Amino acid sequence: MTGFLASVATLDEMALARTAGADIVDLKNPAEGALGAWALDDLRDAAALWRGWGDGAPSLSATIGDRPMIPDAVRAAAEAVAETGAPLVKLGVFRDGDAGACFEALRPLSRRAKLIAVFFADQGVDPALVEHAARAGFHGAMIDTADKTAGGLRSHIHTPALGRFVREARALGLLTGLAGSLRRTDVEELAALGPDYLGFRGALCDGGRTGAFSVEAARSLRAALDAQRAA
Ligand SMILES: O=C[C@H](O)COP(=O)(O)O
Repeated sequence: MTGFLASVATLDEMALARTAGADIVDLKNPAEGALGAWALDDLRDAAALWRGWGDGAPSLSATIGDRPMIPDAVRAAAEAVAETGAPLVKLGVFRDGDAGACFEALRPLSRRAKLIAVFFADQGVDPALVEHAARAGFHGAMIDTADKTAGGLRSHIHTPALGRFVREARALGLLTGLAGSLRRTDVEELAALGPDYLGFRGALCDGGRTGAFSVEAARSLRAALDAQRAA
């Protein structure tokens, strides 16, 4: 059963995503890149709101920002986000720098926070790095796109290769996700690959990913995912 990750830019959008039935509410500032980060004070407010939702609430993830792969900087940013109370912390595996060294630097944090390595379809996904993330204690791995102007997930990686990623990451014990300018029309084929969740931002907004969150669009994606579950 494939879940629904909805990226949100404000506390109001967070509540709308919950209303629309998101399984993971993903705190992200789309105006600052693929994994643009919320300010730490705002993350604390969001984590407090989320705790108040209680049992049965969607899960909560937060991004650390688009950062070069410098181990100390990535570790410090991930620790700061984890300390705000967001249970899932997403960090990008960018092509620059040493991703493996970053994973090692994050090993201690992976014991107290659920870290998600976000690989980028338009920068290449190295299976050895997926395996390294699992060995370093990461909770999950997903594929997204870094450059939101250069095509969606499926223009960079064919469906069979996405299926291979899902199977191999799951075999390593990782939670798996797919994203990257996905639309409602992508849901059937991608959900059939069995990822734990599909992630959306642009498709949830009026006027592109930095536009206003549309609860109707989010409900429509929720319905599309539910239809897959029922099939
Ligand atoms: O984590 C998922 C992303 O926020 C997806 O954003 P996008 O649909 O605009 O590519």
